Amino acid sequence: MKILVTGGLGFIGSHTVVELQNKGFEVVIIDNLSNSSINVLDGIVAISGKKPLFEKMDLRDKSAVQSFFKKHGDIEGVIHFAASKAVGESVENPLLYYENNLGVLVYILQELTKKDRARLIFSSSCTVYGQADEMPITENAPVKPAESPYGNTKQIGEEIIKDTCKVNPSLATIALRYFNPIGAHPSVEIGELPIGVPQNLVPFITQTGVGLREELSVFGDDYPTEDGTCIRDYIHVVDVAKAHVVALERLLENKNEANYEVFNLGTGKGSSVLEVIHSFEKVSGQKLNYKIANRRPGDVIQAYADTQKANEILGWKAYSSLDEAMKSAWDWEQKIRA
Ligand SMILES: NC(=O)c1ccc[n+]([C@@H]2O[C@H](COP(=O)([O-])OP(=O)(O)OC[C@H]3O[C@@H](n4cnc5c(N)ncnc54)[C@H](O)[C@@H]3O)[C@@H](O)[C@H]2O)c1
Ligand SMILES: O=c1ccn([C@@H]2O[C@H](COP(=O)(O)OP(=O)(O)O[C@H]3O[C@H](CO)[C@H](O)[C@H](O)[C@H]3O)[C@@H](O)[C@H]2O)c(=O)[nH]1
Repeated sequence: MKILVTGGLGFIGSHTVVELQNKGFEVVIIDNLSNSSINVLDGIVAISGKKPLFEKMDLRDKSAVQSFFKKHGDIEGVIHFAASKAVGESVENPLLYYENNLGVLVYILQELTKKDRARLIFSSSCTVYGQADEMPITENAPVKPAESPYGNTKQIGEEIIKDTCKVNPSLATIALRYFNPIGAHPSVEIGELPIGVPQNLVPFITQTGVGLREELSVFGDDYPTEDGTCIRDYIHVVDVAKAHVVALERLLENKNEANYEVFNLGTGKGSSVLEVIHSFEKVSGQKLNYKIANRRPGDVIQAYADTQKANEILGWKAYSSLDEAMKSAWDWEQKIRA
């Protein structure tokens, strides 16, 4: 069964391609390498022993997208990861984000709605909840006004899919709202490859640990949490990847209850920034150089998932602990800097 994975050489996409191939799916990747490297293909082959088909293409090229679907008429499902994801950059260049994250989604949906039967998994984010009023966050929590154009693209992306599904019963979709994916494949053949200075906590920690950055700034220790630092739900990327396979199988087996469904992907456990640092220190056996800095504008105090819906309906749960995820992130960082 042939599955298209857009952004399949990126962080979450590459781990998902491995899980798909392990389950016997035939994978075609589209990626323009704007935030990834062609070498990721070798990592995928090293783990799964299979080379996915790869097309280097910019999905903003509508006619290329049309030709691709014409050529690959036998695609049974699409997992759409390709997007731009830097919150700060989205504030600087909103149109890039609206074009890449929403224009492309429209092109893909236009092709999928031409088919007799089509399935789509969409990468959404817990950012849609903003600062939720209650923890843990269920899928029924209200969507809050977005803090950034990036956040907006995830909300509008969900709306575009929902509206399209209403009038296209042949289209079945699932939006997965990721909390904070971290870590790397335990084989350390693939992992996260941030370009430039990492904006996210875990790659900043591992790059500091390896000596690439001098010091981590902890953005605020005066939040109303136990140790004063923000709380997030850090989930191992392999657990996230496996959820995509399960969600896709649900659609392929027509087990979905509606043609637009939403699931949280998290562990259900919140960890503070200091807890993440301590986990790093434990698994790496070294002290991390960090200082307390000002709060970062736009940060929510806490966000962790209620995972009951994914547990019960998808029959999926996250298995890896924070320490396991941090260990894999650290192993990966050491490998790529060696
Ligand atoms: N990583 C996170 O913390 C996180 C959290 C919530 C949601 N998401 C979403 O999950 C998805 C995947 O995230 P990721 O962390 O793997 O990001 P990533 O940047 O590592 O992967 C995205 C991939 O898409 C490719 N791409 C981007 N624009 C493209 C285009 N126009 N044409 C072809 N390829 C294109 C990039 O080259 C990259 O390989 C994104 O939609 C992101 O917004 C990520
Ligand atoms: O150098 C750093 C980087 C981060 N943090 C803190 O670490 C926590 C996690 O920050 P990340 O940037 O790793 O993750 P966020 O939860 O802020 O953001 C992630 O989740 C968001 C949804 O909430 C969006 O989806 C976004 O794209 C994605 O990166 C936050 O409290 C942040 O203030 C630091 O203290 N120092």
